[in-house]
Amino acid sequence: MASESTEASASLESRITKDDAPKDVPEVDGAVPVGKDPALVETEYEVVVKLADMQADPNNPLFSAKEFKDLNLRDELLRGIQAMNFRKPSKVQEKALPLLLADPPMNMIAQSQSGTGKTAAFSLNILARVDISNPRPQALVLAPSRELARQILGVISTMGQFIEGLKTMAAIPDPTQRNKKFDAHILVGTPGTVMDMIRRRHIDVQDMRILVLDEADNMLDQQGLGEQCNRVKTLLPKGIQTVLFSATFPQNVIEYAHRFSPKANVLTLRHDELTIEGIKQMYIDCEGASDKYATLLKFYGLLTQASSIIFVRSRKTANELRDRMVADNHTVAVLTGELEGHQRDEVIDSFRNGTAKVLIATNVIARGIDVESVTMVINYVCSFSRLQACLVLTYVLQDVPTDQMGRADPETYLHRIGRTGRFGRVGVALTFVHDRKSWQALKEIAEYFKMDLVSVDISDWDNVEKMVNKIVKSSAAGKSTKEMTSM
Ligand SMILES: Nc1ncnc2c1ncn2[C@@H]1O[C@H](COP(=O)(O)OP(=O)(O)OP(=O)(O)O)[C@@H](O)[C@H]1O
Repeated sequence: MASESTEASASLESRITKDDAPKDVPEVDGAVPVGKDPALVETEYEVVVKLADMQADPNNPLFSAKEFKDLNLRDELLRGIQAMNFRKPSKVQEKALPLLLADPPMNMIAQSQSGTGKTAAFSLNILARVDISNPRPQALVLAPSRELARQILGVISTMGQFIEGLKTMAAIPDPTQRNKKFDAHILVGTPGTVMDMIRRRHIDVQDMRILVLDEADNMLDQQGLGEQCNRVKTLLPKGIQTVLFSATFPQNVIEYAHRFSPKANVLTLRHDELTIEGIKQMYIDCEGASDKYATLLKFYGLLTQASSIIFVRSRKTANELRDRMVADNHTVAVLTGELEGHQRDEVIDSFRNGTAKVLIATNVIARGIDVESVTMVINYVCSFSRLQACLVLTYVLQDVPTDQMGRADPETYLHRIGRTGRFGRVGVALTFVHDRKSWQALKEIAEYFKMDLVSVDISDWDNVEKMVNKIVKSSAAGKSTKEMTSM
């Protein structure tokens, strides 16, 4: 990830291989053994740590934290971690936390696969540093969508639930609260609203000490968002700790990331280490429009057994697909940027609590959204009006994601499929291809990540059902073992 020309990459580099993680990643068609915490199911991969400080000693025990208690965290925070059933740090937490928590604070640019606990890593750093006796905002997290901002706020509030007097607030578009003052220690928001609130002096920034960009590559890469993030940063005190996290940092963003977060410690992964082994990636070769839609409908029964997302390219497509599925007597929810904020909140909340089982969504929630029950991602391309969708059943279905120029978009693919297979759980990503172009795009994505794609033979539907049922069972077993650990 790091550019060789950057200050950080010129610094000490050490390769750390995790050799103590269990190697027995369950086959996707096998249940997670009872009594085994899915949180321990980790694939083997290398995290490259590049330290900005040449003097830092990678042999120092604090360089890597095997236990949360090694981090000298306040007691209330350890209780919060325990209440969340986090037994030990994930690999990114193990590597990032000692560096994040070091004094004086240092910047960080960190990459880790989807669903590996990046949110908890930056949240812990914030909660460890916040001074409760000072009522002014001290930490700001920016996220690309209101859904993700609300989710992060939930993680921070839960983790900090035992810290007496802690106040957290969301700074997301809300027309009913335009004159609200943001009197909280920690703020989580979207860049436009935060910028507006700082300018209108509703957010007091003078004691702000930490700025986090989640999904940082996305935030810095998109013209509007990137400018807003930059402006927000210029409105904050100089020299604050700047932390950038994402599963992806394409080369074109990395230099900008280093300018945004200078002298950062850097955690990176190679392309071929980015996909999660627990997510079985498959594709369906469809013959034409009616075949695709019929196949999608066939999956509907399976999708409703848990929770599923169908990712589509545009709002128009989302609405068309919903209308068509509703006309065929199927219940689906839709989440796109055209909804009002409160409507978006209602839809995502009903998906989270399981009331809505099948969600059709645009890329607005392709990143970061963490819903435990998502087991399968389906990338679905339908040529009726070029319908492109991605279903999730505790699944994700999607089209083959392409950028605005029609080129394969590996980052979006990775983030979409990452809505399933969270934290060592198993999941399936199913992509529908329908023509040469979509096939070519999927092939390019597979080559980029050096991954194998498996074809699903839907002529043998019994087999498909059997496979999916096994996945659902595995996921359910994972969930119950996690619950068992809290008893
Ligand atoms: N140490 C831990 N032990 C057990 N579960 C954990 C731990 N850390 C995080 N989790 C859980 O793992 C799931 C995924 O975490 P999180 O959402 O932080 O992933 P992420 O890396 O930010 O993913 P994405 O790249 O999709 O944004 C969450 O449900 C979270 O509660």
